Amino acid sequence: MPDTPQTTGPSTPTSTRSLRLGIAGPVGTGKSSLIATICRALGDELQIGVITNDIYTDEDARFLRSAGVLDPERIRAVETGACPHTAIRDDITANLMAVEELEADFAPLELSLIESGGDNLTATFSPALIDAQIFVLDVAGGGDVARKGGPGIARADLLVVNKTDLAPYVGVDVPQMVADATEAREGAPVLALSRDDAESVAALRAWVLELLDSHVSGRHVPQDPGPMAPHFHADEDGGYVHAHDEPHAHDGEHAHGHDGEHEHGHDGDQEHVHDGAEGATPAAAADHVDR
Ligand SMILES: Nc1nc2c(ncn2[C@@H]2O[C@H](COP(=O)(O)OP(=O)(O)OP(=O)(O)O)[C@@H](O)[C@H]2O)c(=O)[nH]1
Repeated sequence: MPDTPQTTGPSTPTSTRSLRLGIAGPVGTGKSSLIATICRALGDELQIGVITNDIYTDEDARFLRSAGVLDPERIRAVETGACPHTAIRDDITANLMAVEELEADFAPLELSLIESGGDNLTATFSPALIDAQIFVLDVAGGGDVARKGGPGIARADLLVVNKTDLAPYVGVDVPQMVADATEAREGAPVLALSRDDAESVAALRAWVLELLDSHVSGRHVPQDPGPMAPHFHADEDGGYVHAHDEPHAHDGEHAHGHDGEHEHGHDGDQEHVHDGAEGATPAAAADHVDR
């Protein structure tokens, strides 16, 4: 009986792709602090990198670097120059380039945490940028916020009700807020968190590790919480309401939608397609402001 021939096919390419976890939520709810908490809880056992988004500064990146939770080189800032949702949903180019550079520089990176700038209840990440997302509320925003819904509250992979240590001071019933959130999410996970409460931090750590395990094993399927709800943009004429799932015009130059492929020109005579990660154009987020 002849020996079984050895197969000498092409070697398996080494993937440098990390689990990309987005953190979104209204201004000041504790997104940077939550990232610091994750880095403290997992930084010794996982290769972690962080991308922050601010409109005009690198404030959040500087906060995280000064917190000493990670090698400062592993914390990169994207200055969006525009509404935060623009850079995490509409034109993700700057963030995608930043996370790919981070993954290349620190390969093999296991976990990339991408923090959105503080926005409103309607902002969510594009699934072309991240694999999973956490939406962060805090008790100081009021116990009824969880009932207000929106794509992040309803369909993010995890909803965090943050700063529970402040609940007695702002008159919020945390179990009730968690119950309201769980109902709004039809049973999807809700975590009541305080960075000073070891038990809740352990639950956050376990959630991230379980997600990483299902990502590595190929069981995790990224979900899109859905496009932004119609919202208001102020301008010199008093502002207007628009939706991101309907075509609209910028300065009369072009019209496009935000929930899939679309074509538009940036100088009035060229057309190109945005179709997610591969097809995203280098049109700067700053040039892409909804007015
Ligand atoms: N009491 C308490 N305060 C917290 C907790 N987490 C964050 N904070 C405070 O909440 C404030 C806002 O926290 P950040 O982490 O900067 O919030 P953010 O969502 O990143 O803010 P933006 O990037 O400006 O939207 C800071 O003063 C934090 O110290 C917490 O668990 N308990």
